[in-house]
Amino acid sequence: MTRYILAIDQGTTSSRAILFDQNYTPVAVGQQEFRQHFPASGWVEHNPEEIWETTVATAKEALKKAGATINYIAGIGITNQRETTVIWDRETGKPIHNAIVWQDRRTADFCQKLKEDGLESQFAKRTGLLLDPYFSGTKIAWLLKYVEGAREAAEAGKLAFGTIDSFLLWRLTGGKVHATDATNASRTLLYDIHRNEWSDELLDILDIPKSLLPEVKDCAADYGMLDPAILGGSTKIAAIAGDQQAATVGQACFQPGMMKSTYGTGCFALLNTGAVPVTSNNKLLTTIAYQLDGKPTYALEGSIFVAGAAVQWLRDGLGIIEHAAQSGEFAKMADPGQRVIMVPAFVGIGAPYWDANCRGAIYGLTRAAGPKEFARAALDSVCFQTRDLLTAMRGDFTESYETVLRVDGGMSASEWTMQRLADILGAPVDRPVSAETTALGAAYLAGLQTGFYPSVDEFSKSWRRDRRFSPSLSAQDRDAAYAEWQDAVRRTLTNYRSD
Ligand SMILES: Nc1ncnc2c1ncn2[C@@H]1O[C@H](COP(=O)(O)OP(=O)(O)O)[C@@H](O)[C@H]1O
Ligand SMILES: O=P(O)(O)OC[C@H](O)CO
Repeated sequence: MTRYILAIDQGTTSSRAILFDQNYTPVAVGQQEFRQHFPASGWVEHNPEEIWETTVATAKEALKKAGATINYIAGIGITNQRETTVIWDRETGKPIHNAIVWQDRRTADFCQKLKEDGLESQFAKRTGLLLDPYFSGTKIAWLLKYVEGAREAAEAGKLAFGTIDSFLLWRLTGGKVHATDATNASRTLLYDIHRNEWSDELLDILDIPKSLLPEVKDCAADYGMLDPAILGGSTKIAAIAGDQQAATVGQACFQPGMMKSTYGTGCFALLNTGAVPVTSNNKLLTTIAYQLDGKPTYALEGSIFVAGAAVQWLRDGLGIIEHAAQSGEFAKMADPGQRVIMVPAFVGIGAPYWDANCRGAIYGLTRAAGPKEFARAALDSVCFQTRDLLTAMRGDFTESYETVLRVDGGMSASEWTMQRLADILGAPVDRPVSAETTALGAAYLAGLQTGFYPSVDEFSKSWRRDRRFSPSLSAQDRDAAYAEWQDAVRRTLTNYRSD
């Protein structure tokens, strides 16, 4: 019988399910978007029931498209939007509130207060993260404070917390397994990435009962069996990884110095730094890239909140393009004499600046600036932000390595943007043949666990380049363009400086 791995890729804007065959080829895809809720300025929520329903529906869709049943599935790998926080009732399985999404800024003041209390270094030392509303910890504290009865129920051990992977796992196993993997745990602001355990000290500071937390496992591990009531049969749930970490695996970045950057709604660049965590002096995150056989491999991560979202804004907010791909066509035709710079800090600005209250700005407007120059400025901003990250990475990780960026995500389809990226970085940009790197990473981990796929080394050899974009801009032009961006960011941060 043909056998597959089922990868569940639960993202920020859609749920996807993909069946991979023995050759790592995606043979069937199910995909459904779900609603984004914006109940107040800077707040972003998802309905966990919709996340669940779209996950199940897309798994059924993918099976149907492949003409398969669950009996064809050797194992399931889960990958997910990270940090997004759900708390549910252990008895009923019902969430006590909508999921608070990673982009949500409602805990900005709380984070500021913790910083003023001098606690940031304590969090950074243990978790490798910074005090920013992006991470789960302060979102959990918010739910316990503001959802009626939540604190008492949590103290009584009646509630469970999870990032989306844990919530899905709980549902997929019929409420039997409450677990997560080390990569998702490393995004909560509660997990000690050096000792590989939840930090009692940080739980105390945020006043979060430990009984809420899931068990932390390797990325490839025994996560229990699928409840037969869901897809009409059972199989092993064999892997979990946060989506950016799964993409790191899918891009086969297994050696220190290897780096990938995923361009979806936001952009997340991860540099493998090996078995020893590297502390950033440049406001990057130290995070777990993957954990196999109890051994974590660490990464430096740069997180940019707005990448493809800037293109969405051109399309849905300004209405100056009809579809995402048009942004590249416009950028190509933009007047080189116009120097429009966009700082797309729509939801604050992430690495390496980290200002939750900053908002976006556009500079250099003349009467001749129009849709084409706006499109170029939006795409340019993604390239400049990536250069910010790589500059910070070079400062933090000084071991010698060749800077080659492996790219993926929806925006990596844009030839103009990828060429511009290579030009602005002054380094090659490699786009793989496989466009499904995140799901592939989750599938590979599940296949590794179940024996469906071979070793890491064999998998690495299967990575294939679709195209290399080589830098073609002179160093002088590259640096001049980047200096304009740096100046624009400086002005924007000054305008909105919150402290
Ligand atoms: N050809 C393109 N040029 C520029 N941006 C693109 C292109 N195709 C898709 N995008 C952008 O990529 C994003 C979708 O990528 P995807 O990886 O599916 O994101 P996510 O997983 O965050 O939902 C959208 O924000 C879209 O605007
Ligand atoms: O769902 P994506 O692809 O936008 O990724 C979101 C990240 O995991 C947030 O940290």
